Amino acid sequence: MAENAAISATDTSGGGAPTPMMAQYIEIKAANADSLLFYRMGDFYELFFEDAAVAARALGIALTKRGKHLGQDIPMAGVPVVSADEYLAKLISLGHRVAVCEQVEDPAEAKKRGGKSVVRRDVVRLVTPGTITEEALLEPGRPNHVAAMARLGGANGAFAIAWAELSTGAFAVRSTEAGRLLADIRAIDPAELVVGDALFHDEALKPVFASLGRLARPEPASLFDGATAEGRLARFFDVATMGGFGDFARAELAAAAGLLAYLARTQVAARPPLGRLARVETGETMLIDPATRASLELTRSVAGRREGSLLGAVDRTVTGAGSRLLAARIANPLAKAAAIARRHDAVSFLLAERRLGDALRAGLKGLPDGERALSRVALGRGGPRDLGALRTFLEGARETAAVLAGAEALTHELGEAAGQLRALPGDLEAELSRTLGDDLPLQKRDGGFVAAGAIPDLDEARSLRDESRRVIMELQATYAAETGIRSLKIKHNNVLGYFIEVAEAQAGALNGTEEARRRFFHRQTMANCMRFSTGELADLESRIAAAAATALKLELDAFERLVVLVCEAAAPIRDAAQALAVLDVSAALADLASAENWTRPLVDDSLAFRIEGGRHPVVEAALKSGSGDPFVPNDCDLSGEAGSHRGGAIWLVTGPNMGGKSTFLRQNALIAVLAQAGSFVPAATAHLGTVDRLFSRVGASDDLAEGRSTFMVEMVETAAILNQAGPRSLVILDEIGRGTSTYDGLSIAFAAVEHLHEVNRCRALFATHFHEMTALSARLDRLSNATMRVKEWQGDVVFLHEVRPGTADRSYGIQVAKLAGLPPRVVTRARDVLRQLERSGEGRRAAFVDDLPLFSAAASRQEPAAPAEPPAAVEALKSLDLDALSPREALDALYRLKAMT
Ligand SMILES: Nc1ncnc2c1ncn2[C@@H]1O[C@H](COP(=O)(O)OP(=O)(O)OP(=O)(O)O)[C@@H](O)[C@H]1O
Repeated sequence: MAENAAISATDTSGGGAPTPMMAQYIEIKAANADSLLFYRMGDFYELFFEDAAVAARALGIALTKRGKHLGQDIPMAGVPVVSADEYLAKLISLGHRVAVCEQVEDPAEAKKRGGKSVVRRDVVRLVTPGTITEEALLEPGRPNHVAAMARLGGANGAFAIAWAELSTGAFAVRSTEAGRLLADIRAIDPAELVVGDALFHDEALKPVFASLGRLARPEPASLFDGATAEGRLARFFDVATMGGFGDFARAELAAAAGLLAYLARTQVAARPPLGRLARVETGETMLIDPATRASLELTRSVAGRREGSLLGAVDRTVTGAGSRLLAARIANPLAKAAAIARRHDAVSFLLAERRLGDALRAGLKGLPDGERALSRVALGRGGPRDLGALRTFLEGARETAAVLAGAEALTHELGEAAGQLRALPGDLEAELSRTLGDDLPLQKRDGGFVAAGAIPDLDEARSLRDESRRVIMELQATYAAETGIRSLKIKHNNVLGYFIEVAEAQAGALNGTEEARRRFFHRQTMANCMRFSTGELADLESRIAAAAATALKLELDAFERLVVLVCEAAAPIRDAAQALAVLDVSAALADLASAENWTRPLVDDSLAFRIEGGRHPVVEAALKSGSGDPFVPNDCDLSGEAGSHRGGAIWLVTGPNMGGKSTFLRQNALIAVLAQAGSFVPAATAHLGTVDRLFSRVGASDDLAEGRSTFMVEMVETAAILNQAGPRSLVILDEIGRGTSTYDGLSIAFAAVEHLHEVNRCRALFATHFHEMTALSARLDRLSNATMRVKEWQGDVVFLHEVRPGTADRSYGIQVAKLAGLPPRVVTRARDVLRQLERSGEGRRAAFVDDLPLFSAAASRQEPAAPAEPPAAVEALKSLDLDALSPREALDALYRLKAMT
């Protein structure tokens, strides 16, 4: 209260020095200029000046004013501490950073320094998109990564990216190159990427940072200092050298140390709880370029949601950690056959042992998020419920280990998971169970979370407190009898503590006589009642307060003891959480495979790509829940010849609009992603040689933010594919060359297919509306034509969605346009134009289009007129022999022609 007064008591006459509190605010704000400052005042976080305006706009809260600074009103907005999480979530999702500034001393301490002293405050944490840990701010099934990028050795130096998940403790690093920076960053999908400021402003990387937008932010280059990086990491992990963790490149150490320094900055006092630094080898995972990732909608639909994405269609996990692991696997499919087979083995095993899989899922369902609770506890942000969550988590882990113990011959992955579960220290679970009660408060300061019987001293303090409360109730009865006031009550509030309350009219019994006044002393007069106390009551009160303080202190001590135990067991808890996630994912994929009739793909080092009866998992699911139409399965074979180095095959797919070309193309890419992510696939059989890079160009949209038109985007993406695809790549190209004139487009498409066949030699699917291209199959021996079957029925087209060898004879674009509801006169007119085009022959098509009268002039007719005869003037002109004419005859001819028009 006194503090609020200090703000409003600012010099209101205008100008003058700020109050001590404003001076403190201004100093802290200056040190955190790029964040909104949440300045703690009592039960509120207050924002001032520009921050207040920004927050009021973003959060829809009231903008008020408080006091003056330099003669101007100080704008202010505030959020209650109890609901701060919600507001934080909103601000973070809008891209803000928030510095949380708390009171770091007791107001009583400040008072001791003198009446005008301000309570000491400090920023205790920077809340940024990548460093949130609160359950309310995180999505259970989505990893929340913070990443850092470093380059060592100047412009042509080596790049590395480190990333961590503060909420789970995952910490990893990989090397990368300028050409694949964006692909690798998108694969990690960070919520925030920090970069040394010099690198951030490097001209050559401008497109990368432009594409990342506000995801990337500069930090002082000193965070990434290569010379001290290894030492800083070793100190953090408390080891002599980082060699024991892996063979790290120098840039990798710099990126990891930079990330650590950034985390230390955002967490201020708390030590970021990170697990061992893992190194991801280039080549371990399939490289998926950013455009492909976005267009295939692997973990997010184009609209940015999980629904409609591949992940949304296949995720049957029952825990948040399982869902995050599945998301990470789909976002980063493996590229090594042996590692992929290990995942398939686990799914096969659980598919064969359905009862085991079901038991695992039943046990995992509803288990709390152990790794996220652990991280909050380790960061000093945990409450009793986090400890309770860990207790339940450890119980679940033990029971899961018991379920697995009954199984024979577990596969490699499942066996490893079982081992990690067995390695959990049993005494921690026992200690948590023994100490914690059942009904846990959110905040430790509320007390009441330690179980009765766990700590004898606590039981004693509690019974003293409870006994005293009972005595107070007895006192109330005694006083009521003594004074004859039946409505006399003993109440409690935070200002007075315990007091006796009687109606004003009856107060005479307590203050009417000298004797009464000696016993009952007056405390407060309210509108209708009076409040009194007695020596006994004050005595009891201090006993209760002392007992309550003792009880709370004992509980807080117990809390800290448990926190220490939990932190000591952080590594095995984290491993166990990963193990449960692996079990969840494997059992979920087995469940999916069985329910949807998916099959185990054979993935090896060949150049095969042979899929029989393949389906598109998202479209199939949509059909099932929508029209109920069955999905038509289709084969695809792009296999390169075994043992030859000639490369993979290309299918050129033609067919009508809406025939299912895009679906077919995408389903084959998705089958490759699923197979290499370790899942079974929606097909009757599938044999794939590992795909090391996946490229897909399907559909395009303007990238106006980067100032590129649709056609430009299409060409940039096509260029990336033709420049980068290799013999192990899988390339999906849908309607290249659509965004420009017919001949330009056709020429580009032609040349692109030739390049894929002759230079890239990759396995590829190429869908096109240019039927002229099908002739290429005669020249390119690994190119085959495929088409989508349709049936014509009473002038309409029926799509069969069946892929068969051969070429489409026409596009059926007009029939599709009719289905789409184009006005009948437009359809009729289009048919007319098409007929003329077809009649006029391929070679003259362009000229003919140019000669056509404008649509607006012709469209006024409902039915098209019959094609006109050539005008007589033209016939006459044709018959003239110009070389045989004299100038005079030429002039006459001109007059004749003029008269004919
Ligand atoms: N194999 C299939 N079985 C059943 N329905 C399918 C199949 N393939 C596609 N469809 C249905 O047809 C619709 C159109 O498919 P798709 O977008 O792949 O056609 P397209 O040939 O690429 O069309 P366009 O050339 O206009 O882009 C899909 O949304 C889906 O509902």
